[in-house]
Amino acid sequence: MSADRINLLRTKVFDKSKWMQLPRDVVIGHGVIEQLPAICEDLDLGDSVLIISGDQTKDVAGKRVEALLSGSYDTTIFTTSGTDYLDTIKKAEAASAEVGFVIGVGGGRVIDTAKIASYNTDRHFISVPTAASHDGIASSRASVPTADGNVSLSAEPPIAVVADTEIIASAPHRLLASGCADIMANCTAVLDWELAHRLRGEQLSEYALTLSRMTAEILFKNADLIKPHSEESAWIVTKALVSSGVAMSIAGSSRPGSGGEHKFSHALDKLAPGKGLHGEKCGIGAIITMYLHGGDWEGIRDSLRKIGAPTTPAEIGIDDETAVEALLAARTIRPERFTILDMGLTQESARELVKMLYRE
Ligand SMILES: NC(=O)C1=CN([C@@H]2O[C@H](COP(=O)(O)OP(=O)(O)OC[C@H]3O[C@@H](n4cnc5c(N)ncnc54)[C@H](OP(=O)(O)O)[C@@H]3O)[C@@H](O)[C@H]2O)C=CC1
Ligand SMILES: O=C(CO)COP(=O)(O)O
Ligand SMILES: [Zn+2]
Repeated sequence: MSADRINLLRTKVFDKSKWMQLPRDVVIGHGVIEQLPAICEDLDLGDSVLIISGDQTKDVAGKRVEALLSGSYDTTIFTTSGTDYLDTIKKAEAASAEVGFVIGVGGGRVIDTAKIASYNTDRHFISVPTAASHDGIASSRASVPTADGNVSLSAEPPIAVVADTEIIASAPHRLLASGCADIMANCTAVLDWELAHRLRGEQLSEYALTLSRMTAEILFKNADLIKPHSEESAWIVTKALVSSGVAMSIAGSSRPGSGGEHKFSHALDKLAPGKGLHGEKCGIGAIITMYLHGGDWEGIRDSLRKIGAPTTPAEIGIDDETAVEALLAARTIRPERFTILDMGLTQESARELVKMLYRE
């Protein structure tokens, strides 16, 4: 049989394809921000760079990045001030179109802004997290609130991640604890994914699912080691965040790291804007969704407590009735993403759950 004929048969039998975009360089450790010039030179991305940073993170690291690169590149700093997130993204996009590449220096919002701006202008993007507060630092997804609810968007995966544990360990501990909660919530996200697979035939990626679950398990095992302002803690959590981001990139969606607990968190973004950090809300949500899955919800609650993350809505200034409303509204956010919260929760049962599981 000719090679052409064999190839034809192969195409007929197996016509699946997948494009996974993963970071090329991941540099984590003490003082690694100083290596940015060498990393940029090695990647050869152009002569001009847009540094996207936040109001606070500009002083924490954004200006340092500019100082490190200004000798070799035309540098511009873009600050993500203001409350209109979508408008900020649009402005960042316009600035990104003027440069060779983009660096995001900050927390989750800054990194997502840089990721979206670079994706829409076809620029490479380097992720420089100043806090280990979310698992978007290495992923190819961005999570954006809109008037119709939160959306998960395809975005530019970082070509490099440069995570300086000295900077990350100096950030307020609340941010690190929130990042831990975001990862611990993977254990319920994957249960929701399996549920959707069994009930709805949703496609599973065994690799993405296993990596996501394993990352959460490692963090549960090491919860005792997570201490405020410790570089070892920053190291453990940052590696977990990268691993969780890679799981999402393998899946090509945020499914491995986002289930009902995330939909609860996104509902709270709308119902109680400005209250609590992303990961904190996901951790609180995971207590309820794990209870509904029949799993070890007390284990999640106790691990969150150990690392200093909140375990009740009250701790982030949210009253019980709003939490009940968020549990019910969760199913209206990305309704195509089936989770345990779609399995017949009522106002009465939501009230009971909130009363029973969120006791101080
Ligand atoms: N793409 C993805 O897959 C994911 C995306 N996300 C998204 O990320 C966002 C949440 O990220 P999160 O980091 O919790 O929140 P923010 O990005 O809103 O950051 C919270 C605050 O922490 C500040 N901050 C960050 N680093 C430091 C530091 N070293 N020292 C002092 N202050 C610091 C920020 O300052 P500044 O004012 O400078 O910004 C900001 O005021 C949400 O928008 C969420 O949707 C979350 C998970 C995954
Ligand atoms: O936060 C995320 C993973 O931790 C991304 O999730 P969403 O797709 O729900 O925004
Ligand atoms: Zn998350």
